[in-house]
Amino acid sequence: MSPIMVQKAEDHVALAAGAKNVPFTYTDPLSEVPTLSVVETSADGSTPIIDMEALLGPQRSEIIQQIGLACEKNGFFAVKNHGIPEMKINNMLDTAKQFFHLPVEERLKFRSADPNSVIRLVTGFEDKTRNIFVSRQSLKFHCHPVEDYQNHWPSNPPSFREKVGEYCASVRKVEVAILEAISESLGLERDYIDKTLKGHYVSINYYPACPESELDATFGVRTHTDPTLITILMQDDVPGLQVINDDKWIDVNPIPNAVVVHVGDMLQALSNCRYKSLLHQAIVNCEKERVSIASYCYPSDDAMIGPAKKLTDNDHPAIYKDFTYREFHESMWRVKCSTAKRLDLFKVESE
Ligand SMILES: O=C(O)CCC(=O)C(=O)O
Ligand SMILES: [Fe+2]
Repeated sequence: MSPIMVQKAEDHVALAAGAKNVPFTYTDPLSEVPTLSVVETSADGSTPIIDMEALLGPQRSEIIQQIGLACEKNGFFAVKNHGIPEMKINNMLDTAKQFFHLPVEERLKFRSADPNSVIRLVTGFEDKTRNIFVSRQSLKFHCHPVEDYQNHWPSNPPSFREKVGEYCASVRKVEVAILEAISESLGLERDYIDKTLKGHYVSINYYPACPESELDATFGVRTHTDPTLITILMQDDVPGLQVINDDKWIDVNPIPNAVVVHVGDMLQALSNCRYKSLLHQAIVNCEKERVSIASYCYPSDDAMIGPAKKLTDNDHPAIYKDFTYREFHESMWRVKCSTAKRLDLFKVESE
């Protein structure tokens, strides 16, 4: 083992020993997780790129069509000219790294096994069913409106609250604009999805370089879909994100200053499966640490998430019944499934 690996392994043990409770982990049946092995690098043109600036101009309807097509065919797209200043992005990524470079005791202050806690640190762990080590460490917290949550955030590094707050407020504007465009792409009123929206939850993901273990393989994050309406992912310049498109894994390499938007489970239900929740994972890099910032847009507890009535008719019967986000969220922890299969509980035929 190289010194880096020993250091990371100790780090992991220290984090685990400091835990008050056993961390929550998913235990999907193996059969639910695709085992495709071919990975293609996203060739030029295979990541749809949306120019958000053009959404505000005379080309709006054309861009909305492009967004609709990307959601339907790919389940993800990159967004450039989103309006988040480059400096705020760099500050966010730097602050994230500074936090994860702090001594382990400092980070452990945020450890919590309660998924409803306003902030919690989640650490790497062994997935015994697959004999793999999942190396992602993440700091997850609520952040909308920023002022309501900022006091719960780390005060170390000292710039954390300010820099992270600035990024979160900027990304919120992008979320709203994208959700409006997605609503329109489905032929719904502009604020149809937006008005179901509640919070905004951020996961700062940190992947140490080459955190090998004795197990069969090390993953950054295992294959999953996000239980969100959409997720907006900002990556640093180290590749790691992979998505399934056309039954193949493809690498979605970082595009400088662009964010990646994923379709989540709630949008799959609301669109009556026209847009499918994106299966994705992150791999680890042997030379470099990696940071990504995931902004999860999720509905308020009482929001109804059945298929929009306008999208169903005799030819397109509703696949899901109406359910609230609260019902989905409660079932999500019970079924312990990390893919959109967890929506099956809400299918019309299961009534
Ligand atoms: O780091 C990545 O590229 C993916 C992270 C992710 O999937 C998530 O936070 O839900
Ligand atoms: Fe994800």
